[in-house]
Parts: sequence; C-alpha cells; structure tokens
Amino acid sequence: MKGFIIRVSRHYRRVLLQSFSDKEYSYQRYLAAFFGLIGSVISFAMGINSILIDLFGLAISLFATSLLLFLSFLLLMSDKYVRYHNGIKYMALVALLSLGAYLIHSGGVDNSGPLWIYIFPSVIFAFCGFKIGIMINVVFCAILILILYTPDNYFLSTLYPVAFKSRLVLSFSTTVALSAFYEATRHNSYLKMKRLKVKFEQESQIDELTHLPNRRGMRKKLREAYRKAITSNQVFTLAVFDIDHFKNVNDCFGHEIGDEVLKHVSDVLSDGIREQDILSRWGGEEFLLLLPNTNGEEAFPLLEEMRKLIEKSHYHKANEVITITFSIGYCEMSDTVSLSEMIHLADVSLYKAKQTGRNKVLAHG
Ligand SMILES: Nc1nc2c(ncn2[C@@H]2O[C@H](COP(=O)(O)OP(=O)(O)OP(=O)(O)O)[C@@H](O)[C@H]2O)c(=O)[nH]1
Repeated sequence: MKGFIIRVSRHYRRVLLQSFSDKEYSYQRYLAAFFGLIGSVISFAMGINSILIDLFGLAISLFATSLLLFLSFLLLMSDKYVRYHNGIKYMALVALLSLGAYLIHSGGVDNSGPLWIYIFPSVIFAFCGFKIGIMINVVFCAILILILYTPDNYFLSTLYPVAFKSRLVLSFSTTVALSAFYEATRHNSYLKMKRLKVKFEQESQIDELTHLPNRRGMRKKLREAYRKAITSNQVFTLAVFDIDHFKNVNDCFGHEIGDEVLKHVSDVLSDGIREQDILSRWGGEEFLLLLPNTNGEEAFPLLEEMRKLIEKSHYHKANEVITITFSIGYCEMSDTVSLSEMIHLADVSLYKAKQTGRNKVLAHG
C-alpha cells in the first residue's frame, strides 16, 4: 500500500511539474493540488468535529470548503483541465479565504478560529507568486480589519477582547510581510538559477578555444538537422576535417602555437563556409562540418575549395610560417544510414584520405 501511494504521488508530481514549460507555474500547480488535498482532508475532519459539538453553521462552511478544495485537487490533477489551471487555483483560494473570513466572524470553536488564518500568507504566495500574492494578502488583511473593527461589531457574531483584535491584525500583518520577503527571495533565487542554467547550457556547448560549437553542441544541431531533413525530404552532407601531422606543429613550435594554429584554421574555415553551413570543433584537431540541403556531389567542390583555402592560408608567427593541410572525409545522408553511422562513414573516408597521402577530400563509398 505504502509503495503504491509513493508510486502514484511520484507519477502525479512528474505529470504536474511537466505540464508547463515554465517550471514556476508547474510548481504553483503542484503546490495548489497538494494543499487542495491536505486542506480538504483537514476541513472535512474539522467539519465532523463541528457536528459533534453542535456547531452546524461552522460544519457547513467546513464541508463546503472541503468539497471545493477536493474538487480543485481533482481538477488540478487532471491533464484535461491544464488550461483552466489558474481559475481552479483561485477557486481553491476563494474557498479557503471565505472559510477564514467565516472563522473570524464566528470565532469557530471557543474563539480559536482566527488561529487558522496564519496559514494563508504562505499558501497565497505559493499559489499565486509574489505580485498577485501581495495583492490578495493585502485584500485579506483589509477584510480582517473590516470584520474586526466595523462599528457595533456588525460583522462579528462573537466577542473578541480589544487587545486580541489589535494583536491579531499586527501579528497577521507581520506574517504577511515575512512571507512576502521569503517569497521574493525564493523567486529571485529561482530567476538567478534559471539564468545560470541557460548560461551554463550555452557555455557547455561551445568550445573555449575556437568559440565554435563543441561536440556536445554539435550533436544537438545534428539531431535537429537530421529531423528537419527527414520531414522536409532533403539531404545533407557531413564532412570530418582533420589537420595533417598536427603533432609536428606542437612538437616543433609548442602547444601554445598549436592552439593559435587551431584558432587560425577555425577562423579560415568559418570564413570559407556558406551561411547555412555549421562548423564545429569535433575533437582535438578535428572539425565537423554540416552542409545542410547539400548532397555529396554538391559538397565535393565546396570541400575541395576549403581544403585549398587552408593550404594557401599559411600561419605566420614572427619569422615562422606554418603551412597547414587538412584531410577530409565526407558522407551524404541516405535513408539507410543513421546519424552516428554517417559520422562513422565520414571518419572511414577521412582515414582513407590519411592512408592515401593526406591533404585530400574523399567521399564515402
Ligand atoms: N595545441 C593543441 N594540440 C592539440 C589539441 N588537441 C589535440 N592536440 C594535439 O593534436 C595532435 C594529434 O596528433 P595525432 O592524432 O597523432 O595526429 P597528427 O599528428 O595530426 O597526424 P595525422 O592525423 O595522422 O595526420 C596531438 O599532438 C595532440 O596533442 C589542442 O587543443 N591544442
């Protein structure tokens, strides 16, 4: 039984948290559903207790609130009503606040009813966020003051000591202020985390040295290109570029110059590609180029041109001139090969280009 309840609650937590792209809304929906269920059970139990002690007016308000809260819980759990999520949340809140107003008006059991209003500030902020939460809390404070201080106790069916009234208003307002501060801090931290997440995600997909997409970033772009090509019935070509004898550059000139050469070739390649092409740093001295909407036949002259471009663009440092050449293998998309197979086949062609003398462009097959 325990395992079943845990499984069901995990399932719904997942469903509720995934229902909006903005996690803040999903979080509010999740909390509202959770409070709906808990609130409904508590008010139902208190309703039964009120019947037992002959407080029928209070029992009716508690049962009505319990029913509305349970209804809001069911509606919030159902995916069918995601569109009405806000309306349902406000229905639950109105039910809860009306019960609060009734408890202040009637005093509940032995004038202890107003004690329950201390749960409202945090519930309101959790349901509605900071801005709307502040407004609703202020409105409820105003209702509290109205009920307590209208001349001749017009809205009261019980008597509270004067000191109790003022302390109730003061302590409730303090709770609202503290909850508002907490909510603002929580919301700011959430926004900061969200910004950092976007920043880290972007940074994790960019190569620090060349500022090109790295392997991780490129994989994402490749998957998108593959999906797009399939749906639009187009083909693309993938080409793997590998610098020839790059180890010699490092050995002769050092790693720092090696890094500068990598930057230099990435700049030359970036300038040489078409606007729609996507170049990435695939590994150490290896670059992967995506040529969208281009078949193998069309790709060959473009790749040849780039090979020549690099060959001619010598890298100059003081008195040193370093000539760089690339071996390039490429593969055209087809129905029978997956994305990773395409990369593998382009790699196989690159290997052949290396084996057969380097500084050349070879197609798969
Ligand atoms: N400076 C620098 N060197 C790197 C970087 N990443 C990889 N390398 C170097 O690239 C070299 C690759 O060497 P190999 O795999 O033997 O290939 P190669 O010397 O280019 O020879 P072939 O590929 O067979 O033509 C190694 O010396 C690596 O240290 C980097 O980010 N910066």
